[in-house]
Amino acid sequence: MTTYRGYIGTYTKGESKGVYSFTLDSNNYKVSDISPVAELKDPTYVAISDNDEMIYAVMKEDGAGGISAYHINKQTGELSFVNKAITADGGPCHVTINTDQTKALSANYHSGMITAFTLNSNGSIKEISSTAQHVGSGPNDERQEKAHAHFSGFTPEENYAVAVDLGTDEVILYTLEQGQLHSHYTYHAPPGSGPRHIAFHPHEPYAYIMTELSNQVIVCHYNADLGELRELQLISTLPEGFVEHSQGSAIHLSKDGKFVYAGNRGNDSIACFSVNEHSGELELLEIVSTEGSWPRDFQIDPSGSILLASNQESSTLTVFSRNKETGRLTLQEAHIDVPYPVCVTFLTEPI
Ligand SMILES: O=C1O[C@H](COP(=O)(O)O)[C@@H](O)[C@H](O)[C@H]1O
Repeated sequence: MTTYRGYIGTYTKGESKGVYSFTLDSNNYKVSDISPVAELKDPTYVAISDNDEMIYAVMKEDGAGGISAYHINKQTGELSFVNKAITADGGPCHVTINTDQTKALSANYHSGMITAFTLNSNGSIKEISSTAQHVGSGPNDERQEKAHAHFSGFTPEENYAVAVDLGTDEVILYTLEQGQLHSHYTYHAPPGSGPRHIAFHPHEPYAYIMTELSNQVIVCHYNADLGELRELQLISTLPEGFVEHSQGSAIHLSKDGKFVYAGNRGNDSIACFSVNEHSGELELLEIVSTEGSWPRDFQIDPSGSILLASNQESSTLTVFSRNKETGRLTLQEAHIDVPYPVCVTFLTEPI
């Protein structure tokens, strides 16, 4: 039996207390031991350091917000609070750590601001080193009246910080030297598409942007030398003929780069695509229901054989087995109760 430990970020409305830990038996597709391990307000997104030592959670606090750092006890799953940094603009919606655990980035949907943090060698947050305020708007008056930064991360070689803005239809690449964010390049997505998240191919020069408003994946060529994106393909994540309301959510690739998975909130499904190894372009394989409401995010487990989805509005997790050869998903268990789950993430090593 191979057991992995994972963490769930939640909205602390209803019964939710904050961050939850769980275990996953990857041979039997079984999620167990779900328990609250950090009490804080709305830790919707969490990021684990590559050495599995630290977890960073976005959070809100007295009308403000920022990120909190915790040390992970890998055996028990317990978290010990280390410290926190309060940003100038309230609670962010996304956080990422770089691979050598020296920097963190957060994105704030409500203010449209990206914040860069420096980290100490023991994983504690040293300081806020820089901020970048997005400006602009898009043609969708309700959702794009101003900038709405939704994602912050790093390009694969980590030469650039990358931010995705739903409000301005932009993906912005920043240099981040001596802790300072400087805008380097902006990719303009189709007006009104509302880009939300981005995922890079693990070893080929391709990037996949999930749009929330047009429910599409934008396939781009990523030129790491220049730090630029070039659009190659737009492909819908919804079933043909689906006309009801739906909003794109998260996007992830399999570790081998052969498959892309994208979430649909409203259609409440995961769209599975195969990646053309020569062009990076996508072909739809299938769209599978999560049997839950509003799959805000999902994650492939470290074994690659399970995809776990977090359905925010039904307060459930869904377990799919994943065929590593075909990329296809098979429902194993739905209706695993967790209050308002937003994201799920795993420690890389089994316990
Ligand atoms: O995907 C979404 O994200 C935004 C930002 O999250 P928040 O926790 O900072 O509010 C959210 O407002 C929006 O409802 C949701 O669809």
